[in-house]
Amino acid sequence: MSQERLTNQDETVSSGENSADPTSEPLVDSAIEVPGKNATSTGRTILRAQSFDVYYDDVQALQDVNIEIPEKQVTAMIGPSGCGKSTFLRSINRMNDLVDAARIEGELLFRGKNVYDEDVDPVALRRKIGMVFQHPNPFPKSIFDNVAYGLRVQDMDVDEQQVVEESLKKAALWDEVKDQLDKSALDLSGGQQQRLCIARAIAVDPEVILMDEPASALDPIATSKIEDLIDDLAEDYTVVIVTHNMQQAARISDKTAVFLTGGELVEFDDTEKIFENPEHQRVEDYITGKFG
Ligand SMILES: Nc1ncnc2c1ncn2[C@@H]1O[C@H](COP(=O)(O)OP(=O)(O)OP(=O)(O)O)[C@@H](O)[C@H]1O
Repeated sequence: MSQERLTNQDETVSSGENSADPTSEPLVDSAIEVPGKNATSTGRTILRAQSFDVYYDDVQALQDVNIEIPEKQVTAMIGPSGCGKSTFLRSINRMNDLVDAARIEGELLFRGKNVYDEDVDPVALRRKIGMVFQHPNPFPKSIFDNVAYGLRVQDMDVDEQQVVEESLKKAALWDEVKDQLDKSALDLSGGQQQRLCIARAIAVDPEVILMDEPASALDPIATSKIEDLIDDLAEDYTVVIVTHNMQQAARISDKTAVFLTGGELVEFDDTEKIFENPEHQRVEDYITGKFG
């Protein structure tokens, strides 16, 4: 088993000595070869779903999902409305715990550890697997306090100034806000607010960033900045993104998962393969706009 421990005792997510350097963490998942576009790709699996089902009361939203998501790559989830993309994304860091009706079966492994094991603390898990939502949701606080928020809540022993600056730089926002860190985050544009939310997610040192249609509420220029940013983020993080925009998935992702009606993961492969030569007729029909 992995030495990773997501315990509810101390809200830490690793056994300690190797937490600072994810590449040194032992993996139980077998390596997979990923010839994706990112030079930083490690070829390792970081997230794995095995026979994973989600129900909302009696309605099955995901059925028998099996997938291996590669580390430090961008994986896109596409499919028609209601096919379970967001449900799968929210299952990865247990956001669905907040939905009373939700129930899961099967396993969802993060570095070989089932995130649904009893000893996993969801708060600690969400520090390692952060999330960015469709609509930017900064807190009504200053830019600085937004980015520092997670550090304070988690009582992280770090240099706040340094982490805030680094996070804003990684989120491609530093140059625009460095002289106004005390300004309210609510005064930023929508695109800036979304990059601020990405900086807030980065600040607590995650390994995975989940994004649920992060650009769908933004104009084309702001969308383009987010897309460029996602590409950069994959140098340091694993990104899993739900998008309704197939061109966006094709532009930014290394791997694409196609979910179809009924919560079935029909095909998962290199993005190029999915868009140019999918195995399944149903996927081709969806990609070419014949349905969905
Ligand atoms: N909180 C909930 N309670 C009950 N049913 C839900 C809940 N959230 C989602 N569902 C149902 O689960 C199924 C999958 O929904 P989900 O939002 O995951 O799909 P999606 O592919 O992300 O859709 P969209 O593209 O429209 O956002 C749908 O039938 C939806 O109605």
